[in-house]
Amino acid sequence: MARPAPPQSALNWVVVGQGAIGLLAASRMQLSGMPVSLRLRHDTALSINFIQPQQTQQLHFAPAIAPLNAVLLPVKSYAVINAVTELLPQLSSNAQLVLSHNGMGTIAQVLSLIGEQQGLWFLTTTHAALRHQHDVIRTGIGQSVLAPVNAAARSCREKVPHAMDKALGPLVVVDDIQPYLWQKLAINAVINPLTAIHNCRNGELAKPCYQQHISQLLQEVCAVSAACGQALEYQATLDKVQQVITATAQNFSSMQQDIAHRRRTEIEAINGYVVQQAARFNLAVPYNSGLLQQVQQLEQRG
Ligand SMILES: NC(=O)C1=CN([C@@H]2O[C@H](COP(=O)(O)OP(=O)(O)OC[C@H]3O[C@@H](n4cnc5c(N)ncnc54)[C@H](OP(=O)(O)O)[C@@H]3O)[C@@H](O)[C@H]2O)C=CC1
Ligand SMILES: CC(C)(CO)C(=O)C(=O)O
Repeated sequence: MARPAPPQSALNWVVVGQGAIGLLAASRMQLSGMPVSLRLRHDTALSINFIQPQQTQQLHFAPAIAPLNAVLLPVKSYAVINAVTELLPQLSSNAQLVLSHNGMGTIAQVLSLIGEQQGLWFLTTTHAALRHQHDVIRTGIGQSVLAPVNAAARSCREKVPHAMDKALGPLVVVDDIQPYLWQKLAINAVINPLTAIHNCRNGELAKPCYQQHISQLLQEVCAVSAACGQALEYQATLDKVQQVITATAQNFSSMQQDIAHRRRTEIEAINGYVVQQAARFNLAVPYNSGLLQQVQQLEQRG
């Protein structure tokens, strides 16, 4: 039987990396009066210009000092396991860890790495930010959904949501993140690879010429979600994808930008995850497989 976690002292938040979402979160936490430090690849401090529509503020972040008892990990899906493995020796025995990334497939692996008394949370967000040298630009105001993933997280129900509300709120706290992850997966499985392959803004996908392909992709994602016990309803999912295409019409998706800047993409955790789950249930997903291969070819072009 699981031992009860020892009482949690004050949480000293640490954000991993100097990416757009991490620095957006760290800036908002610092501006709300919360102490927050950064865990970068090198043990250094960082000064940035935090640029919001109405104002620009210069902010300074100190490097994190172990032991770490509260960590927000907003890194790309493919970087999560390495980052958690590096963190493990520095985490306190009852640390709280919040994952935040696009795509799926990391939660079970992280649960197998952390201790029973270390809390795991997942936060999915529609905020948008860009990082350019020392500038962090808030490019879109969104909202976030947060859920505890294990028992040690459920025993810390107040402090973590309070901090994440400051970081990436407004926040909805739910018991089960899976339905939200599947909905985001459906959105990303359509918009990200299509905009990367056609090298276009999200809004381009509203054109009639893309509608059949979008429908084929979503029918596959819905079939796989049902097999995984997380059934997405086709028409509601299509409506949601179309809403996001309209709301983010002027944006370049993260995958379009990754391909344009010759960076690794999150395709394996998005369409790759759909293909992997489909294989478990012998489901054919030729449209998702096709996009996975096309994006991997673009990545290999370097
Ligand atoms: N940007 C946005 O507007 C949005 C992003 N998202 C999602 O949020 C996640 C994060 O996005 P974003 O901020 O853009 O990503 P970035 O790649 O810009 O930021 C991640 C940062 O984490 C660093 N990092 C990775 N691993 C480690 C490690 N082990 N130790 C220290 N630093 C590390 C990276 O460093 P390095 O570059 O050296 O690898 C990078 O600075 C992604 O899954 C993205 O899809 C979701 C909604 C909106
Ligand atoms: C919702 C969307 C598609 C917004 O661009 C996104 O999450 C991304 O670009 O990764």
